[in-house]
Amino acid sequence: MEYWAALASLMGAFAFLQGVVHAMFPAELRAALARLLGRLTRAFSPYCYFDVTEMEGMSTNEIYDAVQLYLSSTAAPASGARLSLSRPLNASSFTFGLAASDRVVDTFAGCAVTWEHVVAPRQGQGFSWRPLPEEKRRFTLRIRRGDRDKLLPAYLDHILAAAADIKRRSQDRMLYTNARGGVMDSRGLPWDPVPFKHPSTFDTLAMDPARKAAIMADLRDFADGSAFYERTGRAWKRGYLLYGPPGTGKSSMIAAMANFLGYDVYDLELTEVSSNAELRKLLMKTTSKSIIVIEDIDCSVDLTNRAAAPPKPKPNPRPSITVDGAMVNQDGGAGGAGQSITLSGLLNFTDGLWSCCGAERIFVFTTNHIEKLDPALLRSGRMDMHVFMSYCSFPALKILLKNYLGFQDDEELDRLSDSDAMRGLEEWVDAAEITPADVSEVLIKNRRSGKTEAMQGLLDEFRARAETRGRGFSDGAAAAAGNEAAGGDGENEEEEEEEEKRALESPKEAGKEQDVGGIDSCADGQDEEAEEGKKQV
Ligand SMILES: Nc1ncnc2c1ncn2[C@@H]1O[C@H](COP(=O)(O)OP(=O)(O)OP(=O)(O)O)[C@@H](O)[C@H]1O
Ligand SMILES: [Mg+2]
Repeated sequence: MEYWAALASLMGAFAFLQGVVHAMFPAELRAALARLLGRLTRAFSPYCYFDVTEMEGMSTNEIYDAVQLYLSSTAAPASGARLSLSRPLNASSFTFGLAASDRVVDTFAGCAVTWEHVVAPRQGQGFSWRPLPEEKRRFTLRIRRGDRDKLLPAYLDHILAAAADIKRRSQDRMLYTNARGGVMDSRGLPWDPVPFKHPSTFDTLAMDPARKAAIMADLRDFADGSAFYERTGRAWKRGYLLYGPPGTGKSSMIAAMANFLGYDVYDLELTEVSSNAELRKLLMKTTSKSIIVIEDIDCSVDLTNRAAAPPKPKPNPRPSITVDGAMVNQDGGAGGAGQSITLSGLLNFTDGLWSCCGAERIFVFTTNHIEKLDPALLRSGRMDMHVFMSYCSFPALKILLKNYLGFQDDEELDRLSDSDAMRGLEEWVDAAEITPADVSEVLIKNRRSGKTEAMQGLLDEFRARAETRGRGFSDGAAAAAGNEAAGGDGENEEEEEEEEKRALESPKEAGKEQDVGGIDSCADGQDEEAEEGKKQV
């Protein structure tokens, strides 16, 4: 009883004292005292703290979003930390975030830092045009005082770069086209964007595994080569020329490159570009980390010397490129300045000062007829890597079989290597000279009939094609023999001529030669340059 009486009188005394303090010290003074106390505590604390609030005035704070993204994938949550799940707009994958009041520990440059996610109810909404969130959210960064100079601002730069990278990878690629013929949209952009959802990857791309690995390594070196390009004073860009017969996977390769690097794709339609100046404008409006593609470059522009061989008039004039750089229209007449693109305009596009107005860009040209391209386009340093996309080889065929017939893994496929169908495919695939696109078609047609039957169907197709080619060959030989019987002489000469002709006509033969030397087949010591680049990276 006495105890309770003593406690009651103590509380009464405390309330009295509080009343005296309140009466003696006005509210402002009390707040100032509290601030001073806080400052004193902080002055003696071994840590310093930084708040990253969700809202900066009325607008959202970009750093808050970046920190959230960064922490969700990079830093290790402390044991028991709760993660929130979200899917950003346009994204195809989920990201994890730190839930309220949880902490994560991160290390940077050898220093440990702690992030805490603080969520508190908002006091009063007040007036605003835009409703504010009901909760105030912020991340608080705690670092040791001694580490401050080491961490700031490098750590924040690191977070922003990492977050941008995560965002790019989690969002779908964009494909931009210049189909509006130079007309700008309301924001002054000449490119039309659409989500790029091409499913092709290097896993699904059918080509020789060693060449594929070399291209992937080259791309990786390029993407990680920021320091290398800076050190060597080279513009951070790379050119690839993909060439080969139709249906061998050139466009699929571009999609695989974009998916591999997480880059956007700019599909440049040269026939829609009317002048060099417009070409330059298009280039200036591309972003970093992108692949700029000109497909079928031999078809979309005319690379012959117009002055030497004027073309026949065409109903729809298209831009032409002259070797000497003169402005000449497709219809043969000399155009005024700004009327057409020139070869030098295109070369400047990939190679000149303007090409360096952004970083980390890849140029890809494709063609079915490399022999039609002007040597100036192929010379050393312009297109760093020439990649020949050939007819289907046996290793490439195995990738297609895996893709289309649902083999679980390489082992399952290898177990069939002694089967008649597989041995037949290996024996006939080269002779059939079939493109991966045609193989895919046959496999799609037969995919319901079971693996062995589908392979047998493919083998029948290979044999039929090889026989047709063989018949064509023997018909040619018979015709040659007929000519000879009709009074010709020099049988060996004619046979040799036939041989040469076949070798020229068959890209496969050419491909075999390229394969021996690998994917780099550039003239003028380009191999050495590319090799050199790779070695230094
Ligand atoms: N190397 C390959 N690996 C996997 N699939 C391929 C390959 N080549 C072709 N295909 C299949 O064939 C189709 C056509 O291929 P793609 O468009 O990539 O050929 P291309 O070489 O660009 O042809 P073109 O020269 O006519 O533009 C693709 O949709 C793909 O399914
Ligand atoms: Mg294509």
